[in-house]
Amino acid sequence: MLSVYFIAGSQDCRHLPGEPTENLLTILQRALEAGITCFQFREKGEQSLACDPQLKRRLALKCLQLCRQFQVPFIVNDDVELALSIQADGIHVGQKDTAVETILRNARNKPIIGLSINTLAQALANKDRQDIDYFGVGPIFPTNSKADHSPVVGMNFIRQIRQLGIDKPCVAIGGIKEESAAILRRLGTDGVAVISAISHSVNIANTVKTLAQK
Ligand SMILES: Cc1ncc(COP(=O)(O)OP(=O)(O)O)c(N)n1
Ligand SMILES: Cc1nc(C(=O)O)sc1CCOP(=O)(O)O
Ligand SMILES: [Mg+2]
Repeated sequence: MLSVYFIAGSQDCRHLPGEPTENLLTILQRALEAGITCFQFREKGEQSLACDPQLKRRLALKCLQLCRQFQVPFIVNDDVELALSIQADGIHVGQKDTAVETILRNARNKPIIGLSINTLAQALANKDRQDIDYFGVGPIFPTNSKADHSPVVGMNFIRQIRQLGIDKPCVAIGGIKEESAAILRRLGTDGVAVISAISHSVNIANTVKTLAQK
């Protein structure tokens, strides 16, 4: 599921002409056809629909429907209420977001849960938690897709996590382009999570194929 993990919201599609929500759906459709293995709906920031919960929900449902057609897991970023109300497959939370315990208390069925990791201490503290399905590890490189990102950790951080014996599934994130995916896999990541590598790609089929290469 983590191999090629695409994350996006309408704010990531504003560089294209036309309606950002329509552009998101077109890009997602192409990414699904190309073989992404997971999608995270991340409608976040000033340029997003975050301030309009109804529009956000409508867009989430359209993305969910597309993911279902391709049998690709649909994960919601941050918004636990939305995720549970539309029966998303999972939720991704950061260190400062809703606690995993709270998600589990409110969920009827156990959702896939992803947790962001930016330090070795965070990885060690959460490595044995059975309720957390994977770690999102980053930012590996500087990124323009997240305004308030944590300090860059670098590629070797993935190797360090594995050298500490942490075997939790990991997806590397932050500034990852086609040329770094295979290196990160060799260092021990199970997959790569990207926004701009796909949302800004001029050839999504080729990009997804390259990101998937071992
Ligand atoms: C797969 C994956 N990894 C990390 C993140 C970042 O989550 P978070 O730190 O909560 O930041 P926001 O994405 O909420 O701005 C992620 N979304 N997905
Ligand atoms: C959403 C997000 N989280 C990060 C983290 O390090 O936790 S980096 C990031 C943005 C990733 O976008 P791009 O692939 O365009 O760099
Ligand atoms: Mg978050």
